Amino acid sequence: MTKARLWGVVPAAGVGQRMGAACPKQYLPLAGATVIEHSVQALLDHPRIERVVVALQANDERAARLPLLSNPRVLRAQGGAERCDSVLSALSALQKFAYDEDWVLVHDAARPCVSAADIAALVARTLESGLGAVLAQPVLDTLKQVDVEGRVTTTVDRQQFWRAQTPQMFRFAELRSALQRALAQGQLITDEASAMEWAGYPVQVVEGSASNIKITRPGDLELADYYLQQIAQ
Ligand SMILES: Nc1ccn([C@@H]2O[C@H](COP(=O)(O)OP(=O)(O)OP(=O)(O)O)[C@@H](O)[C@H]2O)c(=O)n1
Ligand SMILES: C[C@](O)(CO)[C@H](O)COP(=O)(O)O
Repeated sequence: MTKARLWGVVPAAGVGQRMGAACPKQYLPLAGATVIEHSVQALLDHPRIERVVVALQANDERAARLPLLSNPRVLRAQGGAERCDSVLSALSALQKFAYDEDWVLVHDAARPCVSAADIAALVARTLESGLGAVLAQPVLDTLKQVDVEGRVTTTVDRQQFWRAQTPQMFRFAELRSALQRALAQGQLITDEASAMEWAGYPVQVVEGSASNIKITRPGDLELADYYLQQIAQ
């Protein structure tokens, strides 16, 4: 039997509304590059990832100006209205290369600080177990459930809660089918794991680093700059 191969997908077609910047946040400058270049490069640096498909907005002129996105190992796909639509579009572009049993790592363009060690840990655990996995962080604060009026209804057991990060790694055909079916059924899909859970697959967490933040709001960029300096040392 041939060895399953690894592929990358980077959804990068968001508008960055919460960031409120003059351009989508993935094109903001960060530590000598742009946010998206750090995120794509992190996948390209993994020795087993063959190619990375980046889902972009239609006619994205900023992407056209980034040499990294013209790297022969980078493919482009047109993104969709929601993150999950962008991921599905990238998976469709992969179809002529990937076998059903291959693995795909989906990584937000907006998470530029993921470390090589975290990606290696995710890949190792997934390949060892044969089960899909996501990087995640255990919740460290006391967790409150709050009603619509802002009143605490209860304190929940934080040990049961983890914050999902990316990359998230699943088998190519299983992920594509789970996303297609979940969307057709009108499910709310905010990450790949939610489609896989809905489809009945086991999903495991691999503890990632707190530095793997998602650039979401103003202020996150300074923090990302700090983390990238720490990682580089
Ligand atoms: N239609 C979409 C929406 C989001 N994304 C990507 O999914 C990742 C995580 O999404 P998020 O942080 O929510 O990004 P935005 O949708 O751009 O942010 P906002 O919700 O503030 O507009 C980002 O890399 C973003 O570019 C995408 O590819 N296609
Ligand atoms: C995929 C994700 O990064 C996991 O935390 C997240 O779901 C991205 O999107 P969101 O729109 O900020 O929920």
